[in-house]
Parts: sequence; C-alpha cells; structure tokens
Amino acid sequence: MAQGDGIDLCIIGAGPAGIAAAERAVARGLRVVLVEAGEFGGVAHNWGAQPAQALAAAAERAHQIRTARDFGLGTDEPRINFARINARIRAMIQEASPTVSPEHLIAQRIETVSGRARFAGPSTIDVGGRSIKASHFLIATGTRPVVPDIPGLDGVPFFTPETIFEVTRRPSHLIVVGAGATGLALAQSHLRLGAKVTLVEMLEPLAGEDPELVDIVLRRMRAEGLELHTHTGIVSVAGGDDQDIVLDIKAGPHEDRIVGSHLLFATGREPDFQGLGLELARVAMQGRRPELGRFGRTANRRIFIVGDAAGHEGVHAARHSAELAVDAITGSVSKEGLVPRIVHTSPAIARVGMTEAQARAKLKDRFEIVRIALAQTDAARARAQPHGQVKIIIDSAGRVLGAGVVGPTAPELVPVFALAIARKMTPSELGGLVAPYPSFAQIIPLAAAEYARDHPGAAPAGWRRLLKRLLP
Ligand SMILES: Cc1cc2nc3c(=O)[nH]c(=O)nc-3n(C[C@H](O)[C@H](O)[C@H](O)COP(=O)(O)OP(=O)(O)OC[C@H]3O[C@@H](n4cnc5c(N)ncnc54)[C@H](O)[C@@H]3O)c2cc1C
Ligand SMILES: NC(=O)c1ccc[n+]([C@@H]2O[C@H](COP(=O)([O-])OP(=O)(O)OC[C@H]3O[C@@H](n4cnc5c(N)ncnc54)[C@H](O)[C@@H]3O)[C@@H](O)[C@H]2O)c1
Repeated sequence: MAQGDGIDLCIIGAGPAGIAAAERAVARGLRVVLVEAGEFGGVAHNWGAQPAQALAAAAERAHQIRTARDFGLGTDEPRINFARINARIRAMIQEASPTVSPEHLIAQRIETVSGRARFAGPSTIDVGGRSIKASHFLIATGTRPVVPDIPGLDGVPFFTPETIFEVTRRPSHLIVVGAGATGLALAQSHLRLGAKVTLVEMLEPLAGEDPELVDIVLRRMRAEGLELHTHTGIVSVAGGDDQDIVLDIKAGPHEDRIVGSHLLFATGREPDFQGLGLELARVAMQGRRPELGRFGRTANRRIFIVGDAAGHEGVHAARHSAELAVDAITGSVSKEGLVPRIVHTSPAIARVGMTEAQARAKLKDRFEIVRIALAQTDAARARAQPHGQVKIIIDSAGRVLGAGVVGPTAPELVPVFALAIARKMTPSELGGLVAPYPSFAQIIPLAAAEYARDHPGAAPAGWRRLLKRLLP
C-alpha cells in the first residue's frame, strides 16, 4: 500500500539528528513520518554517548575513591563489579527510553514507522514492503564502526564501541586500537575501573585537535597508567577463545608484541549508505559519498542528509545540522551556529571557533594567544584538579576568534566562548562577566586580566556596551 500523500517530510533514522528534525518539523506545522530500522534514539542513546558517559561516571567515582587519600580520607581500592556497572548502564538507558520512544514521539504528532528504509524512486521509499511518498526526505542514518583489515583477525574475538558495554567481567588487559575521542574515553574509563589498558594508534592521538591541549590529557592518562603506542601499525593479531590476544606491532623499524585479554577497535566510523538506494533517489555521488550542498541538500533538492551521516561530529552537531535542514525545507532563514568540539576524557577538551593552526594559516602572525592554567583558580586548588588550561585566540582588533579549554568542566565553559565569538566580544568584555567564586569559570576573568596586562589601552567593558551587544 502507498501511505497517503500529504506527508511533508519523511525522516530516515531516529537518532539525535532524526528526532531533532522531527520535533522541529512538527513545530513548524509539517506532517512528519520518522522511520527507524533499529532502536529509537540511535547510536547516541543506545550504544554511544549515553552508555559511554555512564561508564565514565562510574570510572570517575572509582578514581575519586582511589585518590581520596589526597583529601585526608583513608580508603581502599574500590571494589569493581563490571556486571553491575553495565547492568546500571542498561537500566539507565531503559529509564531514559520513554523520551525517545515511539509513544513519546507519536504524542508529539510525529508518525513513526519501524523498519529499514530504501528509496524506490526520487520521492518514495519502501519500508518492509510498504511504500511511503513524501514532499521531502531527510536522511539521518548515522555511521557504523570501521574495523581495519588485519592479518589473523578472522576468528579473533573483538569488541567495537557499540559492543564493549556487553563485557560482564573486568578485562585484565584491554588492548584499544585507535586514539580518537572514542578510543581515549573508553581506554580511560577501563583504566580507572581497574583494567590494564594499552592503546595503539597509527598516527597522533586526536590528530585533528590542538596538540597543546591534547598533550595535557595524554600526560594525565599516562600518569594514571595508560600505555600508549603512537605511530604504530598492527602487523598481525592472533589468539582468542580462552587464549590471550596477541598483537604484533611495528613502529618504524621497531617491532613489539602486546599480549592482552580483550581487544577493542575504536578505529573510526563511516556513513553507511549501502542498501539505501540513493541511485534510485537521484542523489549524485562523489565516490562513495553523496555530494552535499548547504544544510546537507543533495542533488535531488528534496532530499537532505544530516547528522553523522553528513560528517557532523557529536550529538549536538547532529541535532543542529538537522534543525538547519528543516529550516531550509520550511524556507526559514537560519544562521549556522558555532558548534563546539568535545572530547569527553578526564580532564575533558572543549573548543570552539578558530584553533591556533587555523589562525596561523589564515592570519599569519596577526593574532595573539592568551593562556591561563586552570591551577590558577582557587576551585582547582581546593578540589585538587589542577590539570587544565584555557587558550584563547584573539585577532589584531582584539576580538575573540576561538578558544580551547581543558579541564573537568570544559564542556560547561565553552558556550561562554561561543557567545563571545558570535558577539565579536573582546577579552575585556568577557572579563566584565562576574564569575561565581569558587568556580572553574574564574579562569575567564583571569584570562581577560592577562590580556589586559599586555594591552593597557583596552578598556574593560562598560555595562552599557555589554548590554548592547547581548541584546538582539
Ligand atoms: C562510544 C561512543 C561515544 C560517543 N560519545 C559521544 C559524546 O559523549 N558526545 C557526543 O556529542 N557524541 C558522542 N558520540 C557520537 C554520537 O553518538 C553521534 O554523533 C550521534 O549518535 C549521531 O547522531 P545521528 O542521529 O546522526 O546518528 P545515529 O545516532 O547513528 O542514528 C542513526 C539511526 O539511523 C538508523 N538507520 C540507519 N539506516 C537506516 C535505514 N536505512 N532505515 C531506517 N533507519 C536507519 C539507525 O538504526 C540509527 O538508529 C559517541 C559515539 C560513540 C560510538
Ligand atoms: N564528543 C565526544 O565526546 C565524542 C565521543 C566519541 C566520538 N565522537 C565523534 O565521533 C567521531 C568518531 O570518533 P572516533 O574516535 O570513533 O573515530 P576517529 O576517526 O576520530 O578516530 C579513530 C582513530 O583510530 C586510528 N586508527 C584507524 N585505524 C587504525 C589502525 N589500523 N591502527 C591504529 N590506529 C588506527 C585513527 O588514526 C584515529 O586516530 C568523531 O567525529 C568524534 O568527534 C565524539
């Protein structure tokens, strides 16, 4: 049967991007159908961000117990029960599920369909033998993990970031391959939960991030016991089934062997358009990737691709890209927001706007950097969490262009810098904001004072000027 005409927007994939798009579209008065092949909530809710955050929270507690002696508290090593930790994670996901359940979505006037979608033509999809026609389509099908082709891997049991939460006993020695945001965060969680962890990376850890900020995190992780091999390739792998996993590695001319109990590949993700029938949808491809215009519009102007499938990174980026696409479909004028990039290690890295490398490429030496160590705040000293820094990129006119924060509350601080960049604020204006005491946010006025020391002419913000900038 052909589901009735009159559907304005059919969304394929009910992860954060698909759900955000559906919510915005119904708010704009569109008739929306949301199709999901697996679990509503997508990777983020079921296998990605949420479980990883819950695991990191357990790991943080274990770390606090282990370091409690620094505060004058006598404690033993935490007793860690992996089965209970992962049972809590599953329970937490179940508890949060109503917020992404079909029932909740239907209550918001979003029609839901369970099944795998495949285009049957430029304006029709097929879902389990059922045909759905719509004026516009939004593809929000996310990504799947990539596992490298390594000699010997056939027959060796391994985990991906989606399956690692199924472990019910503490790995005695977890080998993690890939030091991106996922690999580092999962490696640190397992390390803090008492596993020995060895991380193998063929390039630099977090290669796209500011090396100065990454270095702070890596120093912490090494101090906590992480064994890290960078610029290291895997020659072969063997073992499994009650036997140790043996990884032969090579860094330049040096060969080595790692013997572990569990193997996790965090070697990146790729969009999976196979089986979606994009050729029937008249979506033009560039190799294996669709050609994308503004807001993810494809060569078929009625089809958009958003979220991780379009190369955005993280839940907030996925949601934002989806909302912009809906705005484009409904003809609303919207401005792309500044999307922060976050690495959820401990300490975390959060940054927004231009990096030092980008500023150098664009402005040569016509910019300045202000750096302040987190240790300069009383909050960091009181909580014994001194590991971190703020790094602000400022142009020659004195406007904030970018900022990177490393610290326990980095993700909470970075929106302040996003606002400063969007409003073209100066460090003096930022320094005009009153940060509560004690808080890590005090690093912001400290950074502003540092800038003012070298620029005595840059007047602190008057409240009138600040108000003028903040008000629409
Ligand atoms: C371990 C891990 C930790 C992470 N931690 C964080 C974090 O802390 N913070 C953060 O911001 N991001 C994090 N991420 C990234 C985050 O999960 C993604 O950015 C986010 O899920 C992307 O949302 P999405 O809607 O684009 O795609 P997804 O969440 O992948 O959802 C896509 C949905 O589409 C469905 N689908 C696919 N094909 C079809 C089809 N043909 N028909 C119907 N449905 C289909 C899938 O079943 C899936 O439900 C993490 C990822 C991982 C793996
Ligand atoms: N906001 C967050 O906290 C968060 C958390 C997880 C993921 N994400 C996002 O999800 C996306 C994917 O991140 P990711 O870390 O899964 O992937 P990634 O692609 O960023 O990192 C994968 C790493 O694996 C390495 N690698 C690949 N093949 C290898 C091999 N054969 N041997 C050794 N190393 C190898 C790569 O060099 C790279 O450093 C990113 O965009 C990331 O920002 C965000």
